[in-house]
Amino acid sequence: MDVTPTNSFVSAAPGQPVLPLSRDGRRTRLVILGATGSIGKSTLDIVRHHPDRFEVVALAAGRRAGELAALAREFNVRFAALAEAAAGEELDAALAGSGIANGAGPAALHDAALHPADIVVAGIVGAAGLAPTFAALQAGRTIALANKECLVCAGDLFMAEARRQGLSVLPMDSEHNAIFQVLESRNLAEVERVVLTASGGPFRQLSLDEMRHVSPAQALKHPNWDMGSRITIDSATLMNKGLEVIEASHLFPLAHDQLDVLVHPQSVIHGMVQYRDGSLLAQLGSPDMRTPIAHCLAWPHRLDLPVARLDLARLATLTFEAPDLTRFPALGLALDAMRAGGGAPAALNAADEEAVAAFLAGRIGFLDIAAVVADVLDALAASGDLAAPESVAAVLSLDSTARRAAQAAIIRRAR
Ligand SMILES: NC(=O)C1=CN([C@@H]2O[C@H](COP(=O)(O)OP(=O)(O)OC[C@H]3O[C@@H](n4cnc5c(N)ncnc54)[C@H](OP(=O)(O)O)[C@@H]3O)[C@@H](O)[C@H]2O)C=CC1
Ligand SMILES: CC(=O)[C@@H](O)[C@H](O)COP(=O)(O)O
Ligand SMILES: [Mn+2]
Repeated sequence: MDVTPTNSFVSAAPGQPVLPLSRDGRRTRLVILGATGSIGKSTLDIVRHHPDRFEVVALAAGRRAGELAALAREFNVRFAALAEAAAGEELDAALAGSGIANGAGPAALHDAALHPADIVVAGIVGAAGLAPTFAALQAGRTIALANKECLVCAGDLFMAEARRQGLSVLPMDSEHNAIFQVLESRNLAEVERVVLTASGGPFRQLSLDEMRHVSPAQALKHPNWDMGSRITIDSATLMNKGLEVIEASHLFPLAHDQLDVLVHPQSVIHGMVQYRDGSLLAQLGSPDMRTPIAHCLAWPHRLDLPVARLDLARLATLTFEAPDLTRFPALGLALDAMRAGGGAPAALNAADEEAVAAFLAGRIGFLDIAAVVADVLDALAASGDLAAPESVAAVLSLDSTARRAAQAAIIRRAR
């Protein structure tokens, strides 16, 4: 009987667990990319609870110098970087007298990603996270992956590099982490399907007509999770779940029709695995990202964590619905892009990033987000631009092409 796990992040490193304390008694060294964001702050909160086990060696963010400098000082890191070159002076001034080395611009971000460490937490939002995270992987780092765009845009390249190096890609995204927890040391050949749950977002019960007029403020009110603005809007359109199915297709190499989405408004069950004998195994927990993040940081061990415990008697009812692709066309677009493969998922993501920003800026309506993405995929398919990118540079070039097409579509649809 073959009991070898076939998903690469499990099989890549048998006997090489990521220990909370290394064998020589060192603390686990962390680099956190996206330190000032929702994932970054939750990660740092875990370090606050376990300063004896983790050492933060480098932090990186986009442009918020003051916030980054405060975190760099609190955790006494060795290096702090901003992606935005123009914010470099402000960062340097904010760190004056601290002795913390710092820099700004793409090269500094790259240096942060490659700072010697045991785990790199990939918490940058969007395709901007791909280059530094991929560089860290190439440099041999274990990646704790929240940035789903790495796999959506470059999943084949990313997982091939992880396999080539025998490295772990630890899934932090709550649904994938749930499935990872349920799958651990099991054989994917025994799996019938995996299920990603979706909250359904704030507009789960609205008609298409009602959704036409929703505001950014309404869309930013996620029913269960406190997250950055892009992923929160993606949750409202269900694009987030579409991106997550694509992400799952790379983490858990199953057939596309073995990847299911189930709307579960309470966000208590995060992911499930249906085995061939009929058993359905689930991971449950409060909607608090510190649990999946801690699972990745300590894997294959567990950390003490003061997150709210589920009180199932008080909750009493968990409910489930099939997703409605008519009212939430973004999910269908993402599933189509996954099936089409090649450059379609990267173009889908780039178009969605642009459309979400335009919606938040009040330039287009909520329903225009999916419409812009559809416009871009149609245009790039017609121009023959959706061939599979063969390098990260080619992915980023396609990303730029898709963003230009999205801007044209946004202008056509602008209010
Ligand atoms: N939040 C959550 O609970 C979950 C998030 N994820 C995924 O994790 C990732 C991060 O999400 P989230 O934390 O919510 O996002 P946030 O918007 O809260 O934070 C984004 C972080 O990325 C930084 N950043 C933005 N642009 C750049 C750039 N060009 N280069 C470098 N850094 C940049 C920001 O820096 P600055 O502050 O300076 O702008 C900030 O630190 C996303 O891929 C998301 O899908 C997955 C599951 C759950
Ligand atoms: C916390 C997390 O992993 C998010 O991706 C979350 O699942 C988003 O909520 P939705 O289920 O509404 O997309
Ligand atoms: Mn998720």
